Amino acid sequence: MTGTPIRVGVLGARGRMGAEAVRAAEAAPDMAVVAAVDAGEDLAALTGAQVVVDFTHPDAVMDNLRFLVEHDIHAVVGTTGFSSGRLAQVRGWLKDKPELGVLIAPNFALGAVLAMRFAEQAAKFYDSAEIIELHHNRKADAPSGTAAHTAQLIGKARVQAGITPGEDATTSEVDGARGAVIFDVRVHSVRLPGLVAHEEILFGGQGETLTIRHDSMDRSSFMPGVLLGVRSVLAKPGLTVGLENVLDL
Ligand SMILES: NC(=O)C1=CN([C@@H]2O[C@H](COP(=O)(O)OP(=O)(O)OC[C@H]3O[C@@H](n4cnc5c(N)ncnc54)[C@H](O)[C@@H]3O)[C@@H](O)[C@H]2O)C=CC1
Ligand SMILES: O=C(O)C1=N[C@H](C(=O)O)C[C@H](O)C1
Repeated sequence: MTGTPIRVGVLGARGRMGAEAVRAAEAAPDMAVVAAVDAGEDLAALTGAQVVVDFTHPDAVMDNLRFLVEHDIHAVVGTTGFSSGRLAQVRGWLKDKPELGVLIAPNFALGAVLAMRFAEQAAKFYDSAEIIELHHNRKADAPSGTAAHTAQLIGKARVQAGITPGEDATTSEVDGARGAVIFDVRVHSVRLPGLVAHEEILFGGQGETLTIRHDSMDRSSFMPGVLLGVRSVLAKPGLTVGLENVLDL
């Protein structure tokens, strides 16, 4: 490696993803981990970092981000739970920080990002789509951030193509049986031990279906995307949502 390594901090460093991120950044020749912080520890330890990676909890991530922006530290965020209101708040914090970058990605696995892009493309050709996301049973939020983002991409693509959601004759339903509705797309969540992170996007048309499926078998699947995020956020000021915008897909 030539040049000075990127000084990286990790928030949620003792969690499943945070611990993996610490290992990945330590192994990267162009990075040095300068702080690894978990719940209850002083955020001041992060002030020596150029970029901080956050894998914490939807209830904690906004306070963390506000601290990072206030201290001019770039952020790469994998934590889920970002509503449009939360994103607007982050954009507001960044208004007076023209050189600072925040990347929020609901999924850092390359295959998951591609699956979302493919689903966005398919949405122009099918008026019926449903999502099934499957995760380990230690996950706090449902539906997954990835599924919510996928539904949004499908919903927006449909609007752009002038497509209205297809017919659904359900008139009688046990509460929840048809899933949650996000951007007019039904999203179903499965939680089971043994799973890691999986998503199926199903499209139905005349006499055919199309299924796009992605499986993360191991949390290392997210790490190339996390490292790419760390490298790119330094040169990408403002708020970027989704790794697809870094990969230029
Ligand atoms: N974007 C992506 O590719 C991925 C995102 N995730 C998301 O990342 C988040 C974390 O997931 P896991 O690592 O599985 O959870 P986890 O529960 O294993 O780890 C979270 C860690 O954050 C710590 N923490 C909580 N509040 C904190 C605070 N205020 N400051 C510092 N640390 C704090 C906890 O003590 C814990 O060690 C979730 O929102 C999950 O959905 C998970 C996998 C991939
Ligand atoms: O909690 C997880 O594990 C994951 N969370 C993210 C999400 O909610 O989409 C990304 C991935 O699915 C794993």
